[in-house]
Amino acid sequence: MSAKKHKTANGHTDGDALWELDEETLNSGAVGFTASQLFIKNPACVAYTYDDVIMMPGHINFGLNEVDISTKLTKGISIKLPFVSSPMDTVTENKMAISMALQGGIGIIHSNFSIEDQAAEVRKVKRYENGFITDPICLCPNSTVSDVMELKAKHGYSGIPITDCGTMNGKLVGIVSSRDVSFVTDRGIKLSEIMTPREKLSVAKQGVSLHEANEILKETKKGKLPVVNDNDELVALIARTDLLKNHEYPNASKNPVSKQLLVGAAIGTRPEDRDRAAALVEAGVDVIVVDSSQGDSLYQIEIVKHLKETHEKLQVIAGNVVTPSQAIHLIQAGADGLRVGMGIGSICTTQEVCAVGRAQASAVFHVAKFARKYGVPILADGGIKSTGHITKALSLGASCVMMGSMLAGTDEAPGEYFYQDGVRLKRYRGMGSVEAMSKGSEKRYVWENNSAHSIKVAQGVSGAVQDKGTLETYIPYLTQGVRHGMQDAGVKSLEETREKLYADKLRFEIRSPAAQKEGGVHGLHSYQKRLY
Ligand SMILES: NC(=O)C1=CN([C@@H]2O[C@H](COP(=O)(O)OP(=O)(O)OC[C@H]3O[C@@H](n4cnc5c(N)ncnc54)[C@H](O)[C@@H]3O)[C@@H](O)[C@H]2O)C=CC1
Ligand SMILES: O=c1[nH]c(=O)c2[nH+]cn([C@@H]3O[C@H](COP(=O)(O)O)[C@@H](O)[C@H]3O)c2[nH]1
Ligand SMILES: [K+]
Repeated sequence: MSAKKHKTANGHTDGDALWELDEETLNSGAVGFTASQLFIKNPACVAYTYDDVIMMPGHINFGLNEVDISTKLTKGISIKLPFVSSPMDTVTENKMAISMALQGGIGIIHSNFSIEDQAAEVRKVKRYENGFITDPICLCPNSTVSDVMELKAKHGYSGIPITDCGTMNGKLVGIVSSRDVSFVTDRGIKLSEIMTPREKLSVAKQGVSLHEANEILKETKKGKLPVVNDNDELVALIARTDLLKNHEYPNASKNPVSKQLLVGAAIGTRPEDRDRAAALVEAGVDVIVVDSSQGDSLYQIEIVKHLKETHEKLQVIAGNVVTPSQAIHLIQAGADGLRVGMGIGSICTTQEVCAVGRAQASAVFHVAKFARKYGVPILADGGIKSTGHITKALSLGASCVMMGSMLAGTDEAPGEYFYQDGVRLKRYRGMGSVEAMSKGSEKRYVWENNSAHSIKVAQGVSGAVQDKGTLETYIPYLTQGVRHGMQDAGVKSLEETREKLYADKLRFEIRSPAAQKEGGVHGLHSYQKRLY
């Protein structure tokens, strides 16, 4: 049945067509411009970043909860949330990586570690099981009450497993609880004299489910339940307090076969990084990020090829790149994903020091459009300051965003909080800052030993970011913020976003400097900005 159509007096076509925008309106700029108009037909040769660009609203015919932001990190890895934490030594170690993966994103462990230590971080993520403490602090029978008091003061723990060698994986010989030590006046007394010995302990066997463990704890009314293997060696500990606050993580990023959390790790492009990669693969890493500011180098092409030839199941993210001319070499070498961004991070001084880089919205749009032809997802790395920036990156073709400063102030980031002028802060530094280089990345910036060339040229700074609390609330805030943005733009999923982007159905505009000011908070004497 065809709709009845005839021309009305004012020139409109009656029927369905009346309710569609005519070509003239569409092409006039009245509904904004296509991404190609902004970035490709670009007579002024200007590059743009997130704040320059604003999205036009779309039509909402779905609820917020229907917005699906699941995505691809690489050709072979899908995750529920498009959030990745940066491989930086003030951002991603095992705690951050565990929390990111539990919530549906992924963390990339930095490489400012010895090979062994970086592999150990990967193992900690892989061994993690929700509700199980897989690296409990232990003591040995010869340790003293004073050792327990020290641990309690430092970590707040009271129930400490005692193993024959004083570490996890040793034979379980007892447990010391706060009640065992609280009335002991002689702090030199050995724990073997006061601990509850193995014969009197209720334990669970390796493989126990959380539900079963919970039942045992209820029955025994104890605070801690050791988990042992067939040789009676301690393999985990379950704490009643953890069970009480136990969360479900339906979005967790897991390896579909092993059911372990997904984790990535960074390596460099030096010859020794091949050994590092081998150790990381041995530890179970799912994806390796080849970490360099300018990824289009022979060094990187060779290591990407090597990784893809040597480790069959490994996914490799190469970069960083900001142009298709760089991207093509890495895609050809076998990259499963590309990291985009040069000199645009909050702590980056690369554009200032090296005069090379690109504004991030332009970089993301161009590389994503090109890489899509090869089915290679891209990761918009750096320069993200708000949920709006995330939505813009995803709307310009990125599959995920990588964040440093956004996550460095959370509880899960490495380092302790400190106060400055009454504000609670955490340290955050560039991996090319003098401070980070002197910890480990130094050899990247020193050309020759003992020569006049051996001068370090920093490409990053060291600073601090404000306390953000725990990722347990911050990631849901980011998720919901992005969902709102996508709903306002009238898109229901990230794949639909990209389809509309390339079909010229997503519309944008460039904001003048005054418009950018207008888009922020203005004209107030004072205000408080609470995020959620
Ligand atoms: N995304 C960005 O804009 C930037 C990021 N960073 C971060 O700082 C850290 C260091 O980055 P980069 O300075 O790019 O490190 P890099 O290790 O890639 O490069 C440092 C220097 O070592 C050289 N080099 C690398 N592999 C080599 C090999 N096999 N043989 C001889 N020379 C070799 C490079 O050409 C370069 O001159 C990384 O974590 C990176 O993510 C640093 C600057 C900018
Ligand atoms: O020019 C740079 N010098 C550095 O020292 C440096 N360290 C990290 N990075 C890059 O910045 C990203 C994080 O940026 P954001 O804090 O803006 O999220 C990271 O993900 C990196 O891509 C650096 N860039
Ligand atoms: K910068």
